Amino acid sequence: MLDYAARGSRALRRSQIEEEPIDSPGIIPKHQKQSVTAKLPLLEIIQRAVFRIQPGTKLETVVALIALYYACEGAWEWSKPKLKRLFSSQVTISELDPIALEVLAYMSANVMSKADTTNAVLVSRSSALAGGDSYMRDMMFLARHRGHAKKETDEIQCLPPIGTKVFWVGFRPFLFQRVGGRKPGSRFEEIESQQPAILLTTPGWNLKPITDFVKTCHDFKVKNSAGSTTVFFAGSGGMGMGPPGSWSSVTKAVRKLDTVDMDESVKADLLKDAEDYYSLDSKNFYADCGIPYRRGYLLYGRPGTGKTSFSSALAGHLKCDVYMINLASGTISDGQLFSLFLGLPQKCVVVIEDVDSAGIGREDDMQPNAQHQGSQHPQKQEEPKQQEAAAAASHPGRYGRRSERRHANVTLSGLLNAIDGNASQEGRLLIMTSNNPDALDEALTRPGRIDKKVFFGNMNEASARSIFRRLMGRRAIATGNLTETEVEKKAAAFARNLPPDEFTPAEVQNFLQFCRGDAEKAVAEVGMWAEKRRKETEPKRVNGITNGVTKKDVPPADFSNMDPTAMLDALRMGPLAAFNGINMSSAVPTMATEEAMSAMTPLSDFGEIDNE
Ligand SMILES: Nc1ncnc2c1ncn2[C@@H]1O[C@H](COP(=O)(O)OP(=O)(O)OP(=O)(O)O)[C@@H](O)[C@H]1O
Repeated sequence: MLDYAARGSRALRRSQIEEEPIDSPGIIPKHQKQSVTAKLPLLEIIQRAVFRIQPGTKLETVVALIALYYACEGAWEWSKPKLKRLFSSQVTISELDPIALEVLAYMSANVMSKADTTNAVLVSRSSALAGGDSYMRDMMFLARHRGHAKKETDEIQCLPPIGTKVFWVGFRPFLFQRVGGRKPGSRFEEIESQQPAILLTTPGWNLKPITDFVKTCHDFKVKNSAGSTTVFFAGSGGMGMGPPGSWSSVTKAVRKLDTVDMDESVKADLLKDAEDYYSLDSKNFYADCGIPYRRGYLLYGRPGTGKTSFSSALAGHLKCDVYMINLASGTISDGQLFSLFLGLPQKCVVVIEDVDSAGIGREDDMQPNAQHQGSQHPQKQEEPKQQEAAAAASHPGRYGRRSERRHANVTLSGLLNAIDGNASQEGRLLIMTSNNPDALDEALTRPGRIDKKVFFGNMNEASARSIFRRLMGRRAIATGNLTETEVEKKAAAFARNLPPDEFTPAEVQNFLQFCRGDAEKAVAEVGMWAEKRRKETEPKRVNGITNGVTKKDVPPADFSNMDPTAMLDALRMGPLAAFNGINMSSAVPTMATEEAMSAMTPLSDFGEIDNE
């Protein structure tokens, strides 16, 4: 290739020499003809160009200038990072950190949407959803929410690419870099690749401009996501989830509190308590009294009574994000739980779901990690399992499917340390949900950790009317099928036909969805449905505190012959255990049992506890 070029160049030179007089400008003097330029045509072209500009310039000068250029370039490359370090400030934000989402949302809306953008990641809504990429899903949500994408069909979104981007905020330049991330072409090797992160750099000697920028991003997100909540899930390493110990997120429309049917006075009390907790007065009060600024609620009741729904509606009402942790997955260790809590923002709602089913008991009798760590006493490893099986056989009410003890990686002390250890973040509102509150360790629910215990019960008449209005009435009124008065009448009829305090809101919601907006059908068929549903769940009611069983429903049994010590043991296991298969009304209590009974929490306080 070079050879051809050199030959071509020589031919050109010969023809020029023949045509032009010797002294004309731009012609190389004869003594230089066979020089190095004959071998390096590029050099010759440069030399000719220089001759035209400055006749008489020597080749050595040209070569020296080129060498100087390369030397300077090398020196610049070498000193660039040092100068950058010396004259600029930089922060690194892991993309797994919730702040990253806010920065990316700002970038996507304010920087990438500008006309001069030449490099971006384009993503369609369907690929974002299919890929389980929470960041992309969130961006799509924000775009639609802000009206950038007006229709559901407007599915393309511009996101900052992996790489660098310079942008200005006011008169200050920022360098935005996205590094790391998933290996190209791979969807499943994310964990193996470098952890994705955002680098923000700006000229100056302090971090304030960057922290101000991050705050701007936060405010931007809060302003634009009014009407939406970001739900963070503690990663379990599963598909679409982040690695254990990290948060994955999805932005959802806020669930309104009036869509959660529960006792209105209880709801109002919880709202007032949560609002008071986040007031400035209360913050100062906690600080003045030296009380750790934390608050906790225990929401208990059967599955499908609205504990989780209420928690996220409450977060939306308080205008903060919700962080969900499911310990029962068994993939989160003590250390990971601790770092999850460390990464929480100051104001947020943290929900630990089904805390009783996480297999966390008193450490002396549970030893949840013994099996994982390879205990030196094999016979002891079997003990918890045997105890569990025996307990399950004798106390079906406590150990139903939902309450099944799994082998969590988190220990009780690990959990306590995470939620209120010295290093734990202050300002969060912790909500634990449970289907089986009496299985919880006292240490977990003591005042200071849990400040309110709230029972979520089955549908009563008022909530039946409310759910009917919401799921059937609104649509019927909107389509003109029914008037408001007619809806009220039908809601009352529906509530009359639905047996009170027997079915969960989730069950009733399911029935109403099945009616597909046909209010007549819902009113007419709810009685039959209840009967059928009762039969389906009947087998689970035998001998226990199960679905829909209230104190009066428990079949009579005689325990006059029961050993008082056994009765006390049963009580120690938890108040509900003592009711298994025993009707207190037909009992003839001895002194010991009478004393024990008076110490028991009335069953009505617990309502119906699930044993699905
Ligand atoms: N009180 C309620 N008001 C309105 N909807 C409810 C209520 N309870 C349950 N639902 C509906 O039932 C479904 C399940 O509710 P949710 O997950 O909040 O129940 P949960 O008590 O948290 O159950 P689990 O113990 O299984 O987590 C949701 O679709 C929700 O809309």
